[in-house]
Amino acid sequence: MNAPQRATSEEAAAAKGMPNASRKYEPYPMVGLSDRTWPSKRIEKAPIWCSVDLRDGNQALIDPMGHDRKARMFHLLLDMGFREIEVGFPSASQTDFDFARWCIEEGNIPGNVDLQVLVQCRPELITRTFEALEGAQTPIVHFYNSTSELQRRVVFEKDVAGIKQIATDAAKMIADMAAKAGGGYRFQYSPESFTGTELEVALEICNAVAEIIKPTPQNRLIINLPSTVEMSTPNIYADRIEWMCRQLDNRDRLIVSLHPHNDRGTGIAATELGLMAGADRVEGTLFGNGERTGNVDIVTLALNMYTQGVDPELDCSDIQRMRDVYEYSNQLKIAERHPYVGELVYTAFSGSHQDAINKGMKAIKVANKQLWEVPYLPIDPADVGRSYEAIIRINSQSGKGGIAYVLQADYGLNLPRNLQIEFSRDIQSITDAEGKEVPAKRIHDRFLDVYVEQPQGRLKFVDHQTYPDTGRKGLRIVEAKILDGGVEVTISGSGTGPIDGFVDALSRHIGVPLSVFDYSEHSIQRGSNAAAISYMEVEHPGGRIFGAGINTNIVAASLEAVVSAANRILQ
Ligand SMILES: CC(=O)SCCNC(=O)CCNC(=O)[C@H](O)C(C)(C)COP(=O)(O)OP(=O)(O)OC[C@H]1O[C@@H](n2cnc3c(N)ncnc32)[C@H](O)[C@@H]1OP(=O)(O)O
Ligand SMILES: CC(C)C(=O)C(=O)O
Ligand SMILES: [Mg+2]
Repeated sequence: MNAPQRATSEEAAAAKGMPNASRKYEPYPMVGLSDRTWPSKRIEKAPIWCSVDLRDGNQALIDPMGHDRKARMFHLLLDMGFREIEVGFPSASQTDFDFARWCIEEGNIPGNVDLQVLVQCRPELITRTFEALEGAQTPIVHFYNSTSELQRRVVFEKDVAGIKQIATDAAKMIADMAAKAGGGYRFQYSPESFTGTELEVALEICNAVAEIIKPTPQNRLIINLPSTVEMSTPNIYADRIEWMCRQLDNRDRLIVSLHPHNDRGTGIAATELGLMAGADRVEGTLFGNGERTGNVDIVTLALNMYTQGVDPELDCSDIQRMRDVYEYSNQLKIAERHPYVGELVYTAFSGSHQDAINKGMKAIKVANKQLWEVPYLPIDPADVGRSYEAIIRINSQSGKGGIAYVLQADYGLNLPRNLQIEFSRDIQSITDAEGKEVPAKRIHDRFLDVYVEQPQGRLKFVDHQTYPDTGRKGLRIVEAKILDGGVEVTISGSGTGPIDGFVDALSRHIGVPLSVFDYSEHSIQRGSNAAAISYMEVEHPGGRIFGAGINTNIVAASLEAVVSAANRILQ
């Protein structure tokens, strides 16, 4: 009775988990390139950028873009400085056809911008594509067919010669149609699924296409080597690019282009290494929209270059607009942690990060140099139009430095160090109790509540006057009006100055000996209504405690600060 039951549970256990990896998947082949040069290179100039948002990005959307969404993206791409923009696949849909016509007829395309369109190596589609391009200035006809071993076998059921024939037939047709149209065309060929294609096969087909197109150094053929599906570590992609760059015929008549996707999450790395390996051009999309996990993110690539001191030749200074257009046109959301643009990427919650950022920012101000060096911030948020305001946000992971930064940056309050320590305990008890972020305004309100306004405070400063203490040389009498529980009382004391005399008067009134341990003040507003804030660290038999006062009169601000400390002692 028991045996069959045990077998069943063993089967169930065996069915759990992922299938055996080595039986299900094969490692990607290495490239025999022992003298590779790319590892010791660096990216020193921007590549030719081509945006494929309106084509590869668009073909991956739940609801492809209509005219308005395409036009808004197109204008952004022009404003950012793209010189090559793939506007669609005009033979695939009327929307794409009409959009290409609109770009040509009404798009006000600057003279240095070339439109690019994609087409499969199929005669009827090529004919339609040329119709879509009539009247365009130096458009790029981008034709492709898959050359991968797997697709040759299971999709096209053709050998290498057959697949090469698809490409060369299309190349002939395109070259003829362009010549008949009077020239002025540029050409791009993609051995689609290059990453699934044996290098020798990709090379043979690309060379055969180039032989037909007959590129010149003035009108170079773009050979686009896509990682249609990202299948390997980025170093292998780079090896393949270096291998192709070395082997392709007439390299000086070619522009070698990368078109990475991001299936393994290493599209950026693959592109960067591919550029080091000799590529001249990159196709990608803003923030990486595109098939499956997306195309490579051009904005991240550009800003990676920028933060290495290389001009990316793309204007990313208004990243919020770029984000808005991305979200409108693609109807997708940007993740909070997305490089350079995510909601949280210029934010630090943890105390030690906040402290270091705060100190880094101060050091930059003091040094008065342009060079950016702030810990934890690889880019100055202002360079992409983001503000410092969001750099530091407060939750239970934050420390005194963050709270001090927020009060300083947003409200101009420079809390002395001991007050930072004292007040951060108060805020920490709130963040711990609520388990949530505390916004800057609430921190400021809490500061005013605890130290300045003190709605529950027993005492309130009203007014004061001083006159010489005739009995004791060098001392002054201070006579002050205060409210105690709402009742006005006059208190008096004597000291070396108004603060000293007031502390004496108040000590007598509340019956607790007080003395000033430390004191600082600064102005918090400019102009005629300038106010000052005074921070008073007061010693009493139980320890030390802070008070603060804000007043247009600096002496009054200090006396208010003493009252504030006294109220906190009485509490
Ligand atoms: C990797 C990429 O991103 S490539 C770009 C892909 N883009 C898109 O798919 C979006 C736009 N495409 C479309 O709207 C359509 O697929 C079209 C208009 C191009 C073609 O539509 P259809 O003729 O209905 O074919 P379908 O979509 O089923 O595509 C498969 C056919 O194309 C053929 N094909 C696929 N790629 C190529 C190519 N590069 N060259 C020639 N033929 C090709 C296939 O062999 C298959 O042919 P079959 O029907 O004879 O078996
Ligand atoms: C059309 C080609 C270049 C493509 O989008 C890809 O291979 O990913
Ligand atoms: Mg693609």
